[in-house]
Amino acid sequence: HSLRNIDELCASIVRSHRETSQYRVEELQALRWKLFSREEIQAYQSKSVDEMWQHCAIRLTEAVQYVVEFAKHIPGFRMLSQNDQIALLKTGSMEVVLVRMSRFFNTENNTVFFDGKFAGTEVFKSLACGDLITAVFDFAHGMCALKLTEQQIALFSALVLINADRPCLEDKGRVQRVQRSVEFGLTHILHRDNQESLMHKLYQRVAVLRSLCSLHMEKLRWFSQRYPLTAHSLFPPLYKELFA
Ligand SMILES: CCS(=O)(=O)c1ccc(CC(=O)Nc2nc(-c3ccccc3)c(C(=O)c3ccccc3CC(C)C)s2)cc1
Repeated sequence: HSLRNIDELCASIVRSHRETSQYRVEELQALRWKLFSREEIQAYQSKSVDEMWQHCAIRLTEAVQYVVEFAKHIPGFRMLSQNDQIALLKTGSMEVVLVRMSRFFNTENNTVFFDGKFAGTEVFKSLACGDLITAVFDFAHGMCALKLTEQQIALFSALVLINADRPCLEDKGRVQRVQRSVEFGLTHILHRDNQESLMHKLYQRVAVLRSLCSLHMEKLRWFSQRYPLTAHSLFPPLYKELFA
């Protein structure tokens, strides 16, 4: 890679992250202290399990759609076969959503952006999966502690997505080449920011992401068994395609 290449690669990934980020950091900074009232929290907590799951699945699917757009603009992603693109999105899109969401986590009052305001864990009580919720909040805390810049988040998100170790890839070699160029881009950005020490911390975050996403799948399996009608006919098709 000549430096020019790497700078172009980083610039296009950062641009794509910015254009597909759904909400801007400055936009949500202004909302950080917009919390749900007691009545609004009561309303969420009085939703049935399947109602709240459906509500969240719709929100999550919306966030995933922006990640699909992000992926399409990562140099090299579109050269992969359709099946490999789907395989990478199937396992990586939730991970990127979690990385993105952790930008809008308020560590001072332990709230996450949800439905236009900032919500504490109590808002998600009726999902009946407290361990998943706690794990998502803990992950977001861990990500905030790293104080990543938007550029670092953009390259890290691309690296989370382009992973040659994902199961059932047709052309692992090709994915490896794209993955290596993105790795090179992230190393370049961290070197430029004089923060090489972040690299191994980011790989530790990837391991937490893996376990978090398998917990999400486990809860979804539990939910689909208990509420087959909601899961099969009321969840967004993309959510079922990617996670079920
Ligand atoms: C991702 C792009 S973004 O611009 O950063 C953005 C864009 C849009 C938003 C608003 C938003 O949709 N927030 C959601 N919050 C949570 C949530 C929920 C429980 C704890 C913590 C956050 C959503 C979920 O549905 C979720 C997320 C992770 C794991 C599990 C679930 C619930 C399961 C049952 C589907 S959706 C936030 C941030």
